[in-house]
Amino acid sequence: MTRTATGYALRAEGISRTFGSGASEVHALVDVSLEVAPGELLVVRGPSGSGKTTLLNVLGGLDRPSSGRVRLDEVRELTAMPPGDVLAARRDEIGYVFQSFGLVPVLSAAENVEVPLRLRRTPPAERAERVARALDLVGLAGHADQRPYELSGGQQQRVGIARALVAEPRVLLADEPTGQLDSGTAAVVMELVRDLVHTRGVAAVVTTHDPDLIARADRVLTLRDGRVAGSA
Ligand SMILES: Nc1ncnc2c1ncn2[C@@H]1O[C@H](COP(=O)(O)OP(=O)(O)OP(=O)(O)O)[C@@H](O)[C@H]1O
Repeated sequence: MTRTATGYALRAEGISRTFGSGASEVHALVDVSLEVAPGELLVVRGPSGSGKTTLLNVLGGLDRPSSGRVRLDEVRELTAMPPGDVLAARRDEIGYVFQSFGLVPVLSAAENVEVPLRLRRTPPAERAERVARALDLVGLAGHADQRPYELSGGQQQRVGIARALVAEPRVLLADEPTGQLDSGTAAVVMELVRDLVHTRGVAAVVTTHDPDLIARADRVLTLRDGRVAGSA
């Protein structure tokens, strides 16, 4: 993975997101700025309702901010792109890991991992090779044909991580990826995320309440009531 000339893989500049209006107005994010570099694991922590999910949605182009910008590099501003280009950027440059794994129950582990490659119309032979490599990377080479219900929670999340990384995105976004795992399994999954981020040069933004996960971050950003309350 090459470093961009600008040094960041994703940058948020003064992001605010307001839901509703009048008496029911909610300021979910207020003037949030951050930057994440290739090969860096940024953990966003904060109490429930502090804006973590809203921030990830905005960073990943699933939601548009009320004001502020998200940049992929000096030239490309995600928040200024037409919807078709946002979709393409999400497909080609951003991998997602979900708290509840988000696997398709009727598909095997390999078929789940293959989904982003099908969306990108990767040729079948290359798909098979990349899927095998991604499963190997997360330690599930022997589980390719198993369905999600035949796997433990930790294994399911490792499938989720393989799926997020199989298309070699520049950016990995994960919303409470260990939220449904016991603490031992969470630590294993987190260590895997950290290793992959560092070895593959992916820029990762991960939200969590989990102290174990926070301890493994390169940098921590704390949100409180939608504002950056601190970074370390
Ligand atoms: N679509 C929406 N419409 C109205 N309010 C919303 C919407 N999405 C989020 N909010 C509000 O924005 C605030 C931030 O929510 P968000 O889900 O981003 O917090 P969070 O830190 O991810 O919380 P949790 O840790 O519980 O997932 C909350 O007050 C929430 O109720």
